[in-house]
Amino acid sequence: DSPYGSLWPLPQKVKISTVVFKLSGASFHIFDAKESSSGASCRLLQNAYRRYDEYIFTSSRKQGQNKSKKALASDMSELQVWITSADSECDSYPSVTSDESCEFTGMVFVFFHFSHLCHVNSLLHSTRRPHPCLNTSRMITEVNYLTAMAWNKFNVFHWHIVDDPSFPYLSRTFPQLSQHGAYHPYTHVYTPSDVKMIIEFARLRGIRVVPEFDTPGHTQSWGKGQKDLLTPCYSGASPSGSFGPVNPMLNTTYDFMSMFFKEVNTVFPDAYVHLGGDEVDFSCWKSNPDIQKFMEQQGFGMDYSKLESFYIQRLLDIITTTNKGYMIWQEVFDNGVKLKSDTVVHVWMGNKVEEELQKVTEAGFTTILSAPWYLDYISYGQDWQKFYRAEPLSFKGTDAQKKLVIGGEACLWGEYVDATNLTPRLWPRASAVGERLWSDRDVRDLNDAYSRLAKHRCRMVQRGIPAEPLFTGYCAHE
Ligand SMILES: CC(=O)N[C@H]1NC[C@H](CO)[C@H](O)[C@@H]1O
Repeated sequence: DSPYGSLWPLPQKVKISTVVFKLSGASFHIFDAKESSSGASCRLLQNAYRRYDEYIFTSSRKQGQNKSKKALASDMSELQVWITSADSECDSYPSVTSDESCEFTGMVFVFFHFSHLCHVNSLLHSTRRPHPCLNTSRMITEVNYLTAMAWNKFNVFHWHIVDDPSFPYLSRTFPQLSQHGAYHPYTHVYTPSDVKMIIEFARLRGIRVVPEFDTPGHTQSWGKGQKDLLTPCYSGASPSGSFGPVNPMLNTTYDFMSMFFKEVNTVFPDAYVHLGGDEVDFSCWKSNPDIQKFMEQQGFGMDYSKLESFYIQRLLDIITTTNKGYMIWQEVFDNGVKLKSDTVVHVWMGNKVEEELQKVTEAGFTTILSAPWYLDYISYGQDWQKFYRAEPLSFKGTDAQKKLVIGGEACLWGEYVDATNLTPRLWPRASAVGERLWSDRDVRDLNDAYSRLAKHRCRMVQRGIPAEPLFTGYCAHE
């Protein structure tokens, strides 16, 4: 058993005391300390108090206890929240510079007979910035993953919202994209109000929503609703009827992208947008006679990565006019595209990861690491330990280079995932990534982690998130 009980992720500093108070739902409540810089008008905080009151007392209230019983003198009756940071972000959005550190002295333990004991501990949490990516083009799903993300201290939802199989994003400017590109034009789309709801649901939990509209590859579904956007592939001298990446030689392509990303800029408040740029297959471009002529005119010879860079470069120029920062998958950097200095390079490929981190940070770019944390790759056994053991900063580099790795991201791609298996496939495996990225680098004892994670997983199950088991055993609340 771990001395830290079910704490997950492990805070930077923990002191468990033997002093224990009893909580009773009858009298206990969470409220703002009078010195706090945020109070009753801060919806974000009041919303959190209500949520945590539910988490703490729901299980016992279901047993019909608490509210009726009168409070005893020994009960702890209040938890005061004292916000010290001047910018409480009550009505704004979390950002890459948000201060997420916190220090508190209270941990509620729910015992099986549903009384509540509160250990007076001091915990100091500060983040090493985890954030998970989810790909919804291949699946449509509800938002309880955002709830579970907050419990695991994930602070960014990277929403890979469209891809080859479907275009569920309902664009006001180009409604035909989902009309023709979604699996179904009204049961399998994210309407503007769905998107707004997801962004607000995430904001209230301190989670940023970074959308990804991946081009020029992974765009088959775009072509269903937008004529001439994709490159027609040829077999011999005539079009084959199939299409490839976005057509980089037409001005209409950039007119479209400019209008589309202007809309994206207004719909998604985050300072960053992810532009993709991964896995561009050149074969279609090579087969098209107009593209071949264009390559000659541009002096690209037979190097199609130059054509990809030409496209990405013009796309980045478009995004720069929307004053958003951008993230791109590592191939864009590997292909030598000229990037703005604040570009975030997203390292995902499984080979030579440390070499890639070394190169990207040496070039001075901030970096997000996903390569060790592709949760869509499943295997028999406790693979959470593999995710837990990965250390993002073990590559060769100066301290300045290490600081450029601003975070990591667990990815769950949707080829074999939909609403039926998203949650158990995501949790608690992603929780292992959460602790790796949140806790100190030397928090690595697998036995201690197992003991805490098994309990943390049961807490998620008890709160209604069907997180899969780590190994044999059962949850105390069952
Ligand atoms: C950046 C990236 O990961 N691109 C592709 N790579 C393989 C993934 C499945 O593991 C997905 O197919 C994804 O679209």
